[in-house]
Amino acid sequence: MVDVAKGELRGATNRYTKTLGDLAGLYEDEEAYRALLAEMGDKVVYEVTDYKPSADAGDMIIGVTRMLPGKVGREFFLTRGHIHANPNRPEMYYGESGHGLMLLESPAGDIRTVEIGPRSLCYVPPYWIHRSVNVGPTELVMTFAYPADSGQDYDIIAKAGGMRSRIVDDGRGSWVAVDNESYRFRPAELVESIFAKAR
Ligand SMILES: O=P(O)(O)OC[C@H]1O[C@H](O)[C@H](O)[C@@H](O)[C@@H]1O
Ligand SMILES: [Fe+2]
Repeated sequence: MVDVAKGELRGATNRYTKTLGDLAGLYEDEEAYRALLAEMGDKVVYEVTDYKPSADAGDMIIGVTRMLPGKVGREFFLTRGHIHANPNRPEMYYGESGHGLMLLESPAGDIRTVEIGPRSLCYVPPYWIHRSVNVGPTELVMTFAYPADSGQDYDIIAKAGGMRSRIVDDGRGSWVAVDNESYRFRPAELVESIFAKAR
């Protein structure tokens, strides 16, 4: 059962939590990050509860992500983000409550945003780096499913200096994607090696 109010999967076998302190270096405004961190301490900013039947390619991990609303400076709260370690594995997200978006980036640096709200279904295609962002005033709760042998590779984002876009407050009650000044495009050989990794 998806407990939408609690933002969790009842009967989950795993629980994974992140505090703001776990997300050092991800936000553009270092000063705002330190100030908010002092305020929030070790409060959980996002949480994943899931059920993993096995790690077999033919199995799926199903679960729920719950994210607090908030901003670091002008930048909305985000998840760390990753590409699947088996990069050709896809994922789907289903909006339960709140207003968020999926920030998607191809290895070559193409960007897409998919808005997520109740009853929207977001498809993350194979090879796309993905990160969830809560752009609303309430908790964002999403159900997800992905192949059980996908794995997560976080280095791909770190090595590029972050994702190509940042999702920030537009000052008029909505969000806008702006360029991440620290972003470095991946060299062609690295892009090719990601596609060559598929098995
Ligand atoms: O792995 P992160 O980038 O911290 O994102 C948090 C979570 O996002 C999704 O819900 C994935 O399906 C989870 O496997 C992942 O752990
Ligand atoms: Fe994923």
